[in-house]
Amino acid sequence: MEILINNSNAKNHFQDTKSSESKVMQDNEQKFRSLKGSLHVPGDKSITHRSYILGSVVPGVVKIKGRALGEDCEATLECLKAMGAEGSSNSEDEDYEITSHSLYEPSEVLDAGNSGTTARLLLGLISGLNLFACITGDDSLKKRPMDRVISPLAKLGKDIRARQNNSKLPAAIIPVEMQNQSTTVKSISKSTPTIKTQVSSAQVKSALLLASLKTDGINVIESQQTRDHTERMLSFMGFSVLENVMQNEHEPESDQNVHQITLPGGQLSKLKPRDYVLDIPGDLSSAAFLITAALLVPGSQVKLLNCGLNPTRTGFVKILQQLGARITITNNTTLAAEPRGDINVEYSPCLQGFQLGKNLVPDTIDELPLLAVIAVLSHGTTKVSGAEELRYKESDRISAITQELTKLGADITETQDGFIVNGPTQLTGNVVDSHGDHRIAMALTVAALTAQGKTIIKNSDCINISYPGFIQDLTKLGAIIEQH
Ligand SMILES: O=C(O)C1=C[C@@H](OP(=O)(O)O)[C@@H](O)[C@H](O)C1
Ligand SMILES: C=C(OP(=O)(O)O)C(=O)O
Repeated sequence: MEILINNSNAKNHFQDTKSSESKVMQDNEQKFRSLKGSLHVPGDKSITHRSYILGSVVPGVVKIKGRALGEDCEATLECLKAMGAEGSSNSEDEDYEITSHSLYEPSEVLDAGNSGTTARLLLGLISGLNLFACITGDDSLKKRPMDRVISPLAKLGKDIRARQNNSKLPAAIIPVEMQNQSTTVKSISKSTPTIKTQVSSAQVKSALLLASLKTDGINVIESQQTRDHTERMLSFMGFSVLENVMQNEHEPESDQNVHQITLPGGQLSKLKPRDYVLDIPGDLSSAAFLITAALLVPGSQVKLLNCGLNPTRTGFVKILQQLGARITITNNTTLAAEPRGDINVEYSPCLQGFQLGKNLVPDTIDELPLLAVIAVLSHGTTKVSGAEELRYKESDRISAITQELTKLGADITETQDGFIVNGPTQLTGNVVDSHGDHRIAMALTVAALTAQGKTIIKNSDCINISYPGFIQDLTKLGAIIEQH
């Protein structure tokens, strides 16, 4: 599919004037179509994955309300169904009820599709259940690193064999009774094991927690806190999960603390059957595309209802608020252990460039391509560093966003661990490509809404991975977008 956005009549965002600033917004002269209105974005993808996974193992009935319907979460559900999970949806499809909870060895290879979260969390869960299974994925997922979960799981005694020296899918999970005594898997002692993660990744942390649900529990230590949806859902479902912030013993001088999560062992078998209602908030990472569009397209005013505001996910909003973006939050509340609220956004001209380093990367990881778009239209220099993780996503996102924004006229340079942008630049329409990556396709669509002339975004079916209604939602807010 191709997306076409035509702003042929729109005037330059940044007219040269003789004022001291030399480039000043001329709001009333623009003919870009402003975005107006309010809507619900789709349910949170990370929380939906976890609701299917934990819903498939805890006793009782798990009612999931407002789930994400994108292809990534469907991949998780299909894998779990292949292992015996049973459920049904309501007529709108957004609610789902899981009723069966004894997973068994799947008779087919499990296909995680394009979804890193599916593959990594299921490697953890299935090895913890001590079942044999093989997991594969699409061409993009088969290139992404799996050793980040396979190696720490091996320290817990889990035997997973994978292509390219145990680093790439397909992978096979070998239950204990099939393990050859000569393998390098450690036999671990009966006390609660402690694992320090080598990459700041919620997927790695979650794989370890899921692998430990039935066994002796675990202490996971991360040097930077990552999104904590698994911990919150476990607590909500009645597990005891302890969190502790500690000084980094290897760097006592550093003011960066480490984060420890303790899941005491043997809890799953003690849970009493119960009815759970998991009310899933809107996905802030999906909302971020609409937030960015409203900030950058002159005259826009948009309200996004019931968005997730988990503090481990709100880095994007906080940074923009600090830069003076007109974003306010109303109707704050917490349901099913996840904070949420309405996000009100107004067109915000004259944003300033910014510096973003490693400490802010976990909180903003999926929004960094969008921050590149914002930086292009902001005044001054922006530098994003410490973000090499972006190279291991559905595409190499540092390289993809740099290449494609350059085609639209941006002054953006790729660095080894991020990018440098000099702004502001009035973008000009061109033919760009998503690199098969949903977040790049959507970030380019938002950039195209601000570009003079005609932009075509090729290869954009991938939007269905996380936000199938994205173009429809932009259209509801007033954008004119063609799809071919
Ligand atoms: O745990 C999750 O649901 C996710 C964690 C992040 O990945 P990493 O764990 O690789 O940082 C994020 O980029 C991904 O979109 C979803
Ligand atoms: C990186 C992402 O997801 P995953 O790792 O689950 O493929 C994403 O949605 O941006």
